[in-house]
Amino acid sequence: MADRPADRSIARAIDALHRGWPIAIDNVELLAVETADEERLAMFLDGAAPGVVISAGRAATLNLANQREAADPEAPVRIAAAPWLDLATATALADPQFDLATPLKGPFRADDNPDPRATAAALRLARIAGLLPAFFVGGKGAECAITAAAIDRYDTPEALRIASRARLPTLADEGAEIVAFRSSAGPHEHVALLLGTPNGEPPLVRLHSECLTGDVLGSLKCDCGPQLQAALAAIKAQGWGILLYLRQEGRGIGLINKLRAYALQDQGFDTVDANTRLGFAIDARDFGVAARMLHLLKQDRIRLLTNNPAKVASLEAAGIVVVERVPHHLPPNPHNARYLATKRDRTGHQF
Ligand SMILES: Nc1nc2c(ncn2[C@@H]2O[C@H](COP(=O)(O)OP(=O)(O)OP(=O)(O)O)[C@@H](O)[C@H]2O)c(=O)[nH]1
Ligand SMILES: [Zn+2]
Repeated sequence: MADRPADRSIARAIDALHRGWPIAIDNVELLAVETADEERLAMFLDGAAPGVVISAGRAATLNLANQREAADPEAPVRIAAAPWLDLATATALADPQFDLATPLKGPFRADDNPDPRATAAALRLARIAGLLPAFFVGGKGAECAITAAAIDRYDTPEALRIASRARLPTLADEGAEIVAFRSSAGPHEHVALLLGTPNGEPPLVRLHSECLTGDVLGSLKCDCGPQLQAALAAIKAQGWGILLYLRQEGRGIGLINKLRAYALQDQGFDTVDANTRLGFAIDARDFGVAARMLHLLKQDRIRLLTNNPAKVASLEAAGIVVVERVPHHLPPNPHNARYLATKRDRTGHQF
């Protein structure tokens, strides 16, 4: 099987996961818990007892992480096969929204995980597919076979190209230009909006991660909508600059998983703990894509509008010189005050 960026195997595997079909990664057969149904699970197991793989963060939430001597504390955890580990039980293992309402039964035992690389790749693929990171293992009948290496190469920034550019009069700047990007390695159509007129100075740049709820629906739970509008105005006021609109909804876990995180926030968990309880990294974004877009726009020296030092570090690691970090803080409202405080206290944002 070819592992080139344009390889279709990962796209096929994502489609299989969405439709509830088993896949194989490096010959380890897996069925996503979220999209499995009784019939597909029975076919997959064919009489065998199921095991379930979950993330280290999810296992810690369920108090299952301490049962194993893992060399790597981030390694996926495999819950030992048991005949009573059925779809409903696995769903409770996978989905934290039921944690408070239905305390887990068990006893669960964390087995030695014989396939740490393949199962870690499976959890990454679940995030890419926007699914809960949890899989049945120990069955057969995979619909498609892929490699962990191919998952690592999925959506690599190097494959991004400029696909189209056009004049786009906007409220912030009637002379703005929009540039759209496309990649043979992934599905996302990232966009740059160029405002004002280049004047020889490094452009003021904003990396904006997609937030459907904040950008479009006027959500007050986050600061994304006001930050987006304020960034456009600030860039224009500076004379010139670029807004990168990155298709990284929910800090990279996708819209549906972000809404699951919101449901957990309704139960009292903050934005950091909600991601961990779901089994994801606190921030799953990779800003290498933004660096690639700036390279393609021939802007390797910038001023960056952000409160997040991780964005600066990530761009610099990818060869962009950030000559200045420009703070981008907006007044809180009663619905996002805790979210903003969590960013300040737990994720290193500088306000
Ligand atoms: N997983 C998750 N994502 C969220 C939540 N609230 C907002 N987001 C996402 O967070 C991203 C917005 O982050 P940004 O404003 O780009 O970046 P930042 O890391 O806060 O840094 P700044 O540049 O300082 O604003 C968007 O993709 C939102 O969808 C949440 O509670 N959970
Ligand atoms: Zn938002």
